[in-house]
Amino acid sequence: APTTICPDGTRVSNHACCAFIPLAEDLQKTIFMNDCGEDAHEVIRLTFHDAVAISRKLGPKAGGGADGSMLLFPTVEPNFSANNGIDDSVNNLIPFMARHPTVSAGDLVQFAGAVALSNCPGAPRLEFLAGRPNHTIAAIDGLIPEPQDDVTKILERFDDAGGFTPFEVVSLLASHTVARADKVDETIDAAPFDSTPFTFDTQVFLEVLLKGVGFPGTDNNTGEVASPLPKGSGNDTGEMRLQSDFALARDPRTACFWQGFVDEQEFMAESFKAAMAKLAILGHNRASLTDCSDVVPIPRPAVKKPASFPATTGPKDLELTCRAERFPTLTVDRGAVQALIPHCSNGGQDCPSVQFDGPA
Ligand code: HEM
Ligand SMILES: [Ca+2]
Ligand SMILES: [Mn+2]
Repeated sequence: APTTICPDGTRVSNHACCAFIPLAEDLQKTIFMNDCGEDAHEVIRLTFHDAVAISRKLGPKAGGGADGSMLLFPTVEPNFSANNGIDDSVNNLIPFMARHPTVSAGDLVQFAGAVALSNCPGAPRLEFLAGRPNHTIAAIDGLIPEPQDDVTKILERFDDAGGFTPFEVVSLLASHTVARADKVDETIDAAPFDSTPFTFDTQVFLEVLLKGVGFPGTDNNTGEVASPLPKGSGNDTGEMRLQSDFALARDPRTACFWQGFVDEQEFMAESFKAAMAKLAILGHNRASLTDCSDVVPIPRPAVKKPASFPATTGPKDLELTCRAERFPTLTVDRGAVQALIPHCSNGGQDCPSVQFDGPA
């Protein structure tokens, strides 16, 4: 295939892709530190909250989808309640607009998400198309799914945003394998949704299917239900479960898709990649964008550890509603008590250099 050579010597398919090479370097050096840590997680969440704010029913006045409006209108959208906590990632990315002025805000958000994800072992290498214009408006409030929404409302919202199928919705929730909540329970920071929040593995699909036994932090916050691993210790807050994840894992429209990702690392990663390709260009025409996937960093390899029941849990705790498929046979981690969930991506509990709340 014909290639062009960027100023740094890298060969790319299109000259328009060259600007993303120094951008990737700057993002890694300034924000992510080549790590699948807190700041990477928050930018992955931002790709979703920027993109999904668009409506086929309401038309262009509702918002432009994956257009960087979150960065272009930083005093509007980040203040919507469903965007609580998104300001960390918005504040982290805003300086990049001035430092990389040829890159649009919409491209910046989606590219930063692809770079962030590449730091997470097991993640797919996302497609990246460049060329989203900066000409856009702030999105209206009410378009971001919330954890207290029921499955019908969530599926309708995703359909209205971009014609996502229930399978694609479940695929996108693979993101919650590298996710921790700061705002659902204001008394705890960085409460993980699975026991491996720094690894893009299938544990989240398994752990959300286990019987809930208690809450980390305070009980029954809006959008929260009991989790199977609620006990905290020191910086480990204990696992948190979103009501929306709980419901999607058990609803007849989505349960078999949810269960089908358990211990299916490659299938999960490929399905997430396909759904992200659709999410990342909401509001744009594929044909009017330039394929710059070759500037997305190659992700860290998967850890190749099969999904397993966390210590103190086991097959008896599964709450399966999908009758059409057999559940895989998995091992149970040894231990009489709940294991610590790492607070830091190096597997430890103490990482003082990492920032967990407040603006950058
Ligand atoms: C039904 C749809 C969804 C709902 C209701 C939902 C809800 C939430 C909530 C409540 C949080 C915790 C925020 C906080 O308290 O700090 C969260 C975190 C997160 N979400 Fe989602 N989410 C959904 C879909 C998605 C999608 C499609 C993506 C990405 C493709 C995504 C990526 C993330 C990430 C990476 C985090 C962790 C952020 C961090 O660790 O700071 N979510 N989500
Ligand atoms: Ca995980
Ligand atoms: Mn966070």
